Amino acid sequence: MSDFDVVVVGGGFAGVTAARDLSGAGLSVLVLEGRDRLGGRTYYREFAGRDKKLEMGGTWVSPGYQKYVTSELERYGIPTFQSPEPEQFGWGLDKSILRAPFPIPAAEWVAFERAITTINTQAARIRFYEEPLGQDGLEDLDVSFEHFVDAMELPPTTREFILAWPAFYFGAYPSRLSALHVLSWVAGWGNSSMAWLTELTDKIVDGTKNLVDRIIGDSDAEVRLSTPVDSITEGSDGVQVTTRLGEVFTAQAVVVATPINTWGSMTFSPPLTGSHLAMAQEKQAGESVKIWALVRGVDDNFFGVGWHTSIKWLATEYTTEEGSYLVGFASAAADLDPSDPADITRAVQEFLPEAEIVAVDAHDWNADEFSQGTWMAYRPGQVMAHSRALQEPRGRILFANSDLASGWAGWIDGAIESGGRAARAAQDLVQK
Ligand SMILES: Cc1cc2nc3c(=O)[nH]c(=O)nc-3n(C[C@H](O)[C@H](O)[C@H](O)COP(=O)(O)OP(=O)(O)OC[C@H]3O[C@@H](n4cnc5c(N)ncnc54)[C@H](O)[C@@H]3O)c2cc1C
Repeated sequence: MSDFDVVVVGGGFAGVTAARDLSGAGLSVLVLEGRDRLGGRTYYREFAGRDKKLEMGGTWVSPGYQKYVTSELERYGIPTFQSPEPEQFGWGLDKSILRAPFPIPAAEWVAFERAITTINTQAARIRFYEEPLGQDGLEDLDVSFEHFVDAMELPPTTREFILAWPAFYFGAYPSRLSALHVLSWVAGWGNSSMAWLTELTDKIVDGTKNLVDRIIGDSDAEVRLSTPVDSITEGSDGVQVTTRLGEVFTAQAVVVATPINTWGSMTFSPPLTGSHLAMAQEKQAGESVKIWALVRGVDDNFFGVGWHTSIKWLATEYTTEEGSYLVGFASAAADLDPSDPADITRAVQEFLPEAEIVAVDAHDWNADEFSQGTWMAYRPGQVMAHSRALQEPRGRILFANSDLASGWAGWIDGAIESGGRAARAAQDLVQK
């Protein structure tokens, strides 16, 4: 007799979705979460020393295009609100900052159009949401995005413009990033590169925590916080989950809802094999650095994108009496130290030399043992080699997280997709 029908390891969006669905199917569920809070790579909290609540992790959703998160928001009647419209621009291309709405010089417009058309046409080959991304016939796209872009032989500003977007959207440099994964997000936005630039403006009212709380509150699952799992051992009639403090729980099935980059920190017995082992070792490439800065002297809503800059995207998110809250993303831990206010000040002032930095804040996801990186960024070759097999169960162990979603891999939407899939598989296993 097991303690629970299913143990869910990890209480991010994938874990809480799986727990809710399993509990709703009448199964007994225990969620073991390493941190002292649910939500994982989403983290809605007050900016240091202020009462302004901000998202330190996952934030934006795209209701018209992301069906899983949209359906959860509708289910719980949670509205979204918009990021502000940009009023002034800064483009860190060609080794300078251009303060103009559109950075591509007229001499490059035809090349720019060709690049956008090529990206959209290649993205249209992807059967988005229908099955894992490693689909037959897409092998030629699982090369580095930089290689894919360079094959188009673009003029310099267009090239940097195209490279800069995935650099911040994925938190990885395009040389370390699969073009197929990049193109999948274009596919998700209806094969429109330009939608990629304009359609991501919705934020969840009262934060991502609002939705996490509603999902888990809608279940009878037992939740234990501050309970990191150390090992998962599969036997012939069940699974044993041992916490770092030595507590042991037995279950008919386990949903491992932890990030791929942390799999190597748990002991699996029998050990992980195949794609699960390969990804645990190679890891995914996402190492974004997200920062917040409270600034004065930037009165109109700013929007900046750069290729040579430390921060690849910088934007005004909120305006208060004390100043504006700017959010920024860098592509690599080496480019920006989120724990160093002077480094954040330097990076913000690359775009906005006139900005007076009042205070800064960030969560260091790369140093956090429960994430060890940011959101999914498949390396070149990883999609075709692993994306299908990652979704496969291994005996009584099901894997769920945004990293291995079929559609929006790397997004809250992908986490919800994946949690639902794992719950259905775990239910089948337990009820066999
Ligand atoms: C800075 C940043 C910005 C982002 N921006 C966006 C955005 O704008 N829009 C968007 O849709 N997505 C965004 N994302 C991505 C999105 O947040 C994630 O894809 C999604 O939240 C992942 O959910 P998950 O459940 O798959 O994994 P996680 O949220 O990582 O959940 C996994 C859980 O497992 C726990 N865990 C790990 N190891 C153990 C262990 N040994 N024992 C027990 N528990 C453990 C973790 O603490 C965590 O709670 C962003 C992410 C980051 C970091």
